[in-house]
Amino acid sequence: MGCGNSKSAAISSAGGSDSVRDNKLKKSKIVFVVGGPGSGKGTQCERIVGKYGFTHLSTGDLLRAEVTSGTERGQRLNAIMSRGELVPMETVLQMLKDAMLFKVDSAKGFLIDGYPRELSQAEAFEKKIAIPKLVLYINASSETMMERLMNRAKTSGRADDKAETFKARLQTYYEATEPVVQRYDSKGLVKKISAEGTADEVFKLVCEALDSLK
Ligand SMILES: Nc1ncnc2c1ncn2[C@H]1C[C@H](O)[C@@H](COP(=O)(O)OP(=O)(O)OP(=O)(O)O)O1
Ligand SMILES: Nc1ncnc2c1ncn2[C@H]1C[C@H](O)[C@@H](COP(=O)(O)O)O1
Ligand SMILES: [Mg+2]
Repeated sequence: MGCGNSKSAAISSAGGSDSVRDNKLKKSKIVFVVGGPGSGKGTQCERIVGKYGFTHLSTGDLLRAEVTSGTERGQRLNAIMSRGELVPMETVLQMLKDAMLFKVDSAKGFLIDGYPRELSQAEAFEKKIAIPKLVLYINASSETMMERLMNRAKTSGRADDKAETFKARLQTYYEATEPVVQRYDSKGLVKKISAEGTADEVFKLVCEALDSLK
């Protein structure tokens, strides 16, 4: 119930008690967008927002905003991300929940990009927020991901877009995140999208998957 900082005050003042807002979140349409580094999650999310009007929340973007704000916590997060490792779940889940609560009144649905990245994150999200309606699995080969990351690194300015980190990020993805896909596949929630084609080709497949969502 804490309103001890300006962010939680802003969330609470947006309407309704904490439990009412938690209930709204529970009922919202949530799509997880999962895939390896550089597979094209952000690219597809941007297009989905344009066509379907969902609210896009990227945990990587939320974390980078914290880094940019220059806090001590941001500096610690930056060091972890620059090594290609995952940041502690408690930090990322709280940031994500705050961002979802902030938008819950206006969101037609949520596209959660980059979360969950490990099984414990999936379990915690389901317990504390909601069960997702769909998991979009953006699937590209490691060669394709590497090539896209190397291209993006020329202009992105991201601290983790450097050759030394790519391998670690891919390894983290295969070890920690692929089990998440298996978990949701066994529940019939996964739509696997081949991300090898052009962004337009991939988007067509994404639309087919989203149109099946009622
Ligand atoms: N289908 C595609 N064909 C060619 N290039 C693509 C395609 N989709 C995305 N890209 C480009 C855009 C970027 O420069 C780069 C990575 O895409 P991006 O959407 O940023 O990946 P991502 O969000 O999955 O990566 P990360 O997990 O590192 O944030 O590849
Ligand atoms: N869900 C997450 N859990 C832990 N760490 C995360 C999460 N989302 C992002 N991060 C960290 C680790 C990633 O390598 C960087 C960049 O994320 P990206 O989705 O590639 O922009 O942030
Ligand atoms: Mg991204």
